[in-house]
Amino acid sequence: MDSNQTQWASKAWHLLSLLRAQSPLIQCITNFVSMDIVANTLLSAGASPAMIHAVQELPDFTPRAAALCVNVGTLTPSWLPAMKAAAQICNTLRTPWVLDPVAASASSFRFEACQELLRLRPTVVRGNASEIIALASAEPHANASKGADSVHDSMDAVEAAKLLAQTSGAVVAVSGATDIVTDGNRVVGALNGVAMMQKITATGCSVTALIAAFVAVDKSHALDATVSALAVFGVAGELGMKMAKGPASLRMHLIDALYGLDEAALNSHVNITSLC
Ligand SMILES: Nc1ncnc2c1ncn2[C@@H]1O[C@H](COP(=O)(O)OP(=O)(O)O)[C@@H](O)[C@H]1O
Ligand SMILES: Cc1ncsc1CCOP(=O)(O)O
Ligand SMILES: [Mg+2]
Repeated sequence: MDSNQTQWASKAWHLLSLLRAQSPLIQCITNFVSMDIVANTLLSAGASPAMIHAVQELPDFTPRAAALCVNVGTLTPSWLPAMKAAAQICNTLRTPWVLDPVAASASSFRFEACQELLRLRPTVVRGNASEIIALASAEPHANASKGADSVHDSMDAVEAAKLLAQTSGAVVAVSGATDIVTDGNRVVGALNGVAMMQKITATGCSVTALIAAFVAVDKSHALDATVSALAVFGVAGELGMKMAKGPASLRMHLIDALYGLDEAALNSHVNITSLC
């Protein structure tokens, strides 16, 4: 293993250990499809999830969270004010918050909502390639995605991700066969994971929430925390796949593998490379 890989594996292990020790409270304003698997992903990694989205609760609750995850997957007009208010509280308190722009180009309403959220300066944006390409453009394109699923490879979105990072100020992550993470300058690729993860709904939502948990324990290094979270989730997918028979059992084994992940497994599986 080259020394760079050793350093990334050791960073990922350090952050996962911190997460397990600190068990940060992660507020999730997420879609109905994802609530269960997102909460279980966070719990198995060692974080403490809470799916709280009533606008009336935010002044009391959001200041207690170590990070916020906002996911527009089942967006309705009544949810958007809570997403924006929670993001604003986080900004005031310098609490990191992460945006998942599910199906960003599905409609003008959703695209505009994502743009409004982007203007509230998320710490990290994580989407699939089609979502990041859509967000980096000036307007939604009807053929830019197939709902929540990507029609592009992650490598097709490198330039869009860099542009989005530069214009939004966020670290931008594009998931796929190679997970790409950029701050607009550095570009890092995480090659962990298995293709079957795409066949489980809300694995993308889950890794976005895991990114929020990693950023919560390393606020000043959002890019490194994001790369580490993606690699850790991908390694859990690889280990889970050894026991899985299909998507349903992979869902279970991935969560078990994430819970049981140790330093030796990360040292031998983490596959991260600098792309520029
Ligand atoms: N072809 C692939 N090979 C390996 N891992 C993948 C592949 N496609 C997606 N993943 C992994 O699956 C998870 C969800 O990513 P993705 O399917 O791109 O998100 P979304 O569900 O938002 O479309 C990520 O952890 C990603 O690394
Ligand atoms: C299928 C679906 N429809 C609205 S939200 C959602 C879940 C999307 O999850 P992910 O982006 O992680 O695949
Ligand atoms: Mg998604």
